[in-house]
Amino acid sequence: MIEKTKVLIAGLGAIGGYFGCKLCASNPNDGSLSIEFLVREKSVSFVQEQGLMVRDGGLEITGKPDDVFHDARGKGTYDYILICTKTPDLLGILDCISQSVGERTVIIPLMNGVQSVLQIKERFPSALVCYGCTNIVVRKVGDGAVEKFSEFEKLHFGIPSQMDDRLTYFYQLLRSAGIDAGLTEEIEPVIWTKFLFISSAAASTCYFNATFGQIRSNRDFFDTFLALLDEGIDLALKMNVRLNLGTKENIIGMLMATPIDATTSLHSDLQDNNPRNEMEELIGFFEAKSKEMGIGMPYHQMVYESLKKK
Ligand SMILES: NC(=O)C1=CN([C@@H]2O[C@H](COP(=O)(O)OP(=O)(O)OC[C@H]3O[C@@H](n4cnc5c(N)ncnc54)[C@H](OP(=O)(O)O)[C@@H]3O)[C@@H](O)[C@H]2O)C=CC1
Ligand SMILES: CC(C)(CO)C(=O)C(=O)O
Repeated sequence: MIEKTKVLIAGLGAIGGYFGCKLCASNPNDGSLSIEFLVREKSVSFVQEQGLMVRDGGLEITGKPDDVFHDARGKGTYDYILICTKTPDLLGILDCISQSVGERTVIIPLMNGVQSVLQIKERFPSALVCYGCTNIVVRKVGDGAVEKFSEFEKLHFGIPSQMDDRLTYFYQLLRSAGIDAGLTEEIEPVIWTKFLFISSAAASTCYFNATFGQIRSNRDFFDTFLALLDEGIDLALKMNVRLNLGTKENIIGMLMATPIDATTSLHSDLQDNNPRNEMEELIGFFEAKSKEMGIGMPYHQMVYESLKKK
């Protein structure tokens, strides 16, 4: 009998829908792999009937999940769980997967930010908890339907100074699904590079109510992005975070590669008055750390105070 690998995608929005659909689309359906989704109750029957869809330029990818549910009780434990919610929903989703985590479960959060891993480890001390992040621009356009706007796409994961057969197996699974995955023990600089990029981008797009293209082309906006980035890098170094040489140039390159008319999800959420947004994780983090460590971060303070008033 073939041993089945069970993967749970927890949260079916843009990120869960994109990577989940690609995994489903490449499932050999020979009983060796099951890709399942924990979703909001209102989405269950639609996704069960219609499946998943990703639109990428002129290309359309479709996928059929092996199971879709909103209550994971009775579903057993999983080999891999990808956490694909926004950060304010992390604790809620950890409650939902409390019976899905077994002795050999690998958990990979794909959220922006740097604090989720500690919270997951605290909750599930026996699980193998990775750091994870993605570089991509995708948005949910319907239940189980996602549109990709960036030309780039990268899913990074790993555990500092640790390798494990379970991780290399999952890496191969992702690659065979056509996902540009990166598995590394040098994950800390990768996670922080994405965090420093997205926090500076989120702060400047929200503060100026601007798209990526406007941040790049307006001198004042771009200088503010750079000032936020300098403050972030300075804080990271004072926190003894390991950053690679050339991190600043790499992050400026990331900004230059973003689609001209797109913006950050924090900016979209604030425009939509969505209270489940990631302002605390992406901007409040710096405000809190600057106070805790007694470091002046005037640009972060200016943005945080201004956004708090809105
Ligand atoms: N979109 C992007 O391009 C990128 C996003 N990221 C990061 O990835 C993370 C996910 O973002 P994204 O996919 O855009 O967010 P979305 O809001 O599109 O997706 C999150 C999904 O999780 C669902 N969810 C939350 N809690 C639960 C729960 N308890 N049970 C079931 N479903 C739940 C939400 O439902 P509901 O809407 O009903 O609350 C929503 O459908 C964020 O941290 C984001 O910053 C990183 C890189 C790029
Ligand atoms: C990369 C980017 C900007 C994609 O939407 C992102 O991570 C976010 O908006 O949170």
